[in-house]
Amino acid sequence: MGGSLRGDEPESAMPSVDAKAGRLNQSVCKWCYNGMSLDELASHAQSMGLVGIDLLGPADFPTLKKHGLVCTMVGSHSLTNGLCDTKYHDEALEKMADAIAATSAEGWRNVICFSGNARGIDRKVGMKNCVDALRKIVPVAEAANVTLQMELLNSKVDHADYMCDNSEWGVELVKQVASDNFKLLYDIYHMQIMEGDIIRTIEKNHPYYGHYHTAGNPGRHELDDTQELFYPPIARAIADIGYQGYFAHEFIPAGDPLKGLRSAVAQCTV
Ligand SMILES: O=C(O)C(=O)CO
Repeated sequence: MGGSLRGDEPESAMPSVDAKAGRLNQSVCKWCYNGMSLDELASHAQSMGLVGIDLLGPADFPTLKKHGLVCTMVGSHSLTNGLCDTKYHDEALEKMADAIAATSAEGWRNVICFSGNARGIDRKVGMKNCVDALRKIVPVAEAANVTLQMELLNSKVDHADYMCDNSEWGVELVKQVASDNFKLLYDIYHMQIMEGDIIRTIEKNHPYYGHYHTAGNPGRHELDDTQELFYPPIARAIADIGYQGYFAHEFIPAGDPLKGLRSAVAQCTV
């Protein structure tokens, strides 16, 4: 690990980083860099050794390819209007099918999906509704060699009423769907808020987790020493498992965005 934990040195003092020197395929989420064009972020990502950028759509693919990057997680349907509520199935399934087709056409791997908000729906009923929807779309994903990944999000701070807010519920859903093409996106920040015990949980549940997101907690900012998560051993535990998927940074920079990203990449180059 060559990175500063504070990420607040002058640019000239920052060590150069090359994520490709480590075992994790690192990526970054575009929405955290709204002040920067995709072209600019892609250029920096490429120079830091990242393999791609998360949460984009087909209109962004040419820019990624220009920089030799992939879309490590393709967007699909609404986060709040999701699969736990049958009212949103038609719309979500159509968007997921479109995203699977676009992802597969590039030979890429991942499409995101969400449980959505409960709106009074019981967790058991919500699980059955998710299973019913996923059983319709998973064969499409299997044929396309794409994995659907349902994100685990916190319902305490950022996404009140979101149903897939803990590993136990999410893992049970993956077991019921029973396809290698449906997994969970384990967001380390969100799950630190909901359940903590990050490394042990990853070691226990890793076959069910197909993608990871990072951020500091509390605050969802840089992976620095103002927050409580220590990322080098978390990254090492994921790499030690032999994880071959993507590991995407998803923190909202409070300071210089590129310094924060460079520091995060360095800490997770393990
Ligand atoms: O919207 C969020 O909070 C997310 O983590 C999306 O990946």
